This record gives sequence, structure tokens and C-alpha cells, in this order.
Amino acid sequence: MAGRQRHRLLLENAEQLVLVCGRREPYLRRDGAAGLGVLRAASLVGWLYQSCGPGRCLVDAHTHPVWAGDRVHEFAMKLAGASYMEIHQAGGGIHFTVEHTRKATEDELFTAFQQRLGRMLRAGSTLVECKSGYGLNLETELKMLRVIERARKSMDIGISSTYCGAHAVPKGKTATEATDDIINNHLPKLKELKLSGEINVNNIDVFCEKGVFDVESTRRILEAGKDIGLQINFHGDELHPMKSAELGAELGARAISHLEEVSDEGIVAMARAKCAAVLLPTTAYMLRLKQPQARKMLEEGVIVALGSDFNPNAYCFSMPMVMHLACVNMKMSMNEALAAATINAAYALGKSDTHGSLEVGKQGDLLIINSSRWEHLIYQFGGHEALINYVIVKGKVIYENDRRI
Ligand SMILES: N=CN[C@@H](CCC(=O)O)C(=O)O
Ligand SMILES: [Zn+2]
Repeated sequence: MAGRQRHRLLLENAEQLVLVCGRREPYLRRDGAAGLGVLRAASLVGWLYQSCGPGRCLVDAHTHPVWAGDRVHEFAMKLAGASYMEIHQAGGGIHFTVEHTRKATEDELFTAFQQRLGRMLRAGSTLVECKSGYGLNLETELKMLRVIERARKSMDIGISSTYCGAHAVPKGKTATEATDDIINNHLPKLKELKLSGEINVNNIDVFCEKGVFDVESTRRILEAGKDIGLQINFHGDELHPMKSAELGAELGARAISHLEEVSDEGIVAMARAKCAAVLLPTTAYMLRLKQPQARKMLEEGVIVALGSDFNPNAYCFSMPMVMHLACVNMKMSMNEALAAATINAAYALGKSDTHGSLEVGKQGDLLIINSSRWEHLIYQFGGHEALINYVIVKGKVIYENDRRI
């Protein structure tokens, strides 16, 4: 322990202590989630770097938090009837954000990102996946990834970083040209920066969608990313059925997000491949899409995780809100939603050995809420600001709520 800072945590007489798992399970399928470990009238002592690590933290498995430019006007357009793809094809949506993000300085992006991470943390997330993808050219993609790396090194919140250079086809290029650019220029540079320790990217992502990257381009990019050691974690089957789930299962993807339009065969393939389904209730709600078939996925044995999808289209930082939407709109039980926002979200990021449950040997991340039953965090939608008393990361209190009631 010499030279290390030691944080001691003592929590006495909690009415409930939600462990999530108790036997170092890497994920919980439907039946496992039904029996979440809950201790009553419990106390807990934790020492960072020692054997007992407290942690029912929330994990956000999908966010786009580094960008510049305001898209509130597009929300108004969507309310007036425009579809996501109509706005995208007219040069708005991701393209609008790319234009502004390219112009922003690294410091400007970092300041906005830091504030967004702070809001996620105050809503209870202690591990968050963060994507690039509003640069599309190498220069701006690297700028975004440097910003993510800077936050990883300077902030308490945990970060899993994702290279998403194939988030859209940049203006002036065809999808094939963009694919070649990524494979021949972007990925070799990422490999070099990883080796030198400058930028340590964890996952590779592609927006596999009609009019964006088709299945063949997606396959080429994901395989090239896997070859340089990145975990495959991509957007698929969102607006059109693309057979993205089948592709992901074949390539050994760790996770696929969205899946509103997944096929029955895709669901079975994902269950077999232990490829997590990251469902994003905010997007389906915002864009009035058909809901992903969470119940069918759970019944077929898919590992279901949740993410906020925070981005300029779906402006939501809160995993408690996401769990609420998953329960009401996707018909998940509260236990399933909690498993999906903790251990399964950690699994989707390849981090369930250290995050996602309150177990001996794991990192000490923990939320303390001001309520007799944990379910209030889901039930009181939009109420997490008053409910969350403390957010603890690695055994250290990093947020104390002075506005609680
Ligand atoms: N679908 C693709 N990407 C994002 C939206 C990004 C944006 O509109 O800026 C999503 O996951 O919802
Ligand atoms: Zn996304």
C-alpha cells in the first residue's frame, strides 16, 4: 500500500444494500436478473485496493458526449414531423454537429465534455462509454479522442472510449472512400498512438444503416478495428433491418446498440455469441421509433444492457430516466433494468470484472440514495436529483448532494 492513497468507507445500517451479483457473474440473463442480491439492514466497510469493494454503481453503455453546436432547432423540426434521416440527408443531424465540432478548439470541447460528465455523474453514472464520431476526418477524430483521454486522466468518473470515425459518410466522399480512409489512415494512426501510450481507445464503432455504412463496409471496418485490438461495439438495425445482429455475432462483437429492427435470427445469433444488446430507450422515445423487442431478447437469452445515448439528438444524461423508459416502453422489469444498467452495461464494455456489482475484489463504486427501497430510483421518473445523496467512486465520495430533501 506504500505510496498509494487509501480511502476508507463506512456505511452503517443501510435499509437495503443492492449487490446486483454475488458470485462474480460476468453478466445476468433474464433468470439471473430476477434474483438480484439485496441485503437488508446492512453495513459495509470498504478500503480501496483491499479486498472489499462496494459498488452498485450505474454504468452508461452508450454516449456521444464530445461535440459543439446546438441542435435544439432540430428537435422542433422533428416535433413538426421531420424524420431523423430526412434531417441527416438534408445535411443536418450528425453533419451539423461535425461542422461545429471541426471548428471548436480542443479546450472548448473539453470544457463542454467535462460539464456533461459532471451531469452524468450526478445522475449516478460512474462508468461511461464515450464515442468520437463528430470529426469523420482524422484530425478531428483524434482531437475528440484526445479530449476523452484527458478526461479519463483528470476526472474520477470511469471512461471506456470508442473510435466512431464511421458515424456518417463525410460530405464529399462515398461510403467506400470513407471506409478506405478509415482502414488505411485512421486505424494505423490509432494503433501507433496506442503503442506510444498517447491515446488508449477501447472500442470500435460503425453506424451500420441504410444510406450510411452498409453491411460490407461495416464488416471491413470492424474487422480492421479488431485486428488492432479494439472491441467491436457498433450501431446496428436501428432504422432499417440490416442484419447487423447476424454480422456482429459472426465477428465476435462485444455489443451492438439500438436493434429496433433486429431480425428473429439476429436475436438468436446474439444470444449464442454472448453479444450484448445495448438498448437505448431515449432514442426510440425521442424519434418515436418502434421499441426494440427487449422481452423477446430476454426470453431468448440475450444479455441486455442499457445506455443513455446522450447526443445532440437525444439529450438525456440520466440512467435512472433510461431505466424508467426501459420498464414502461420496453416492458422490462425493474430488476432487469437495474441489471442492464449495471453488470450488463459493464459487460458490454468488457469491464464486468471490475465494475457493475457490489462484490469483493471489484472497484468501489457506489450510490447512496435517500429512500427505503432502491426501486424509487426508477419509479420517481426525473426525480433522481433529489434521491441521490452520494456518489462514490473507488471508495471515495466524489459527489455529495446538498439539494436533497
Ligand atoms: N444513430 C446514430 N448515432 C446517434 C445519433 C447521433 C446524432 O444524431 O448526433 C445515436 O446513436 O442515436
Ligand atoms: Zn449512438
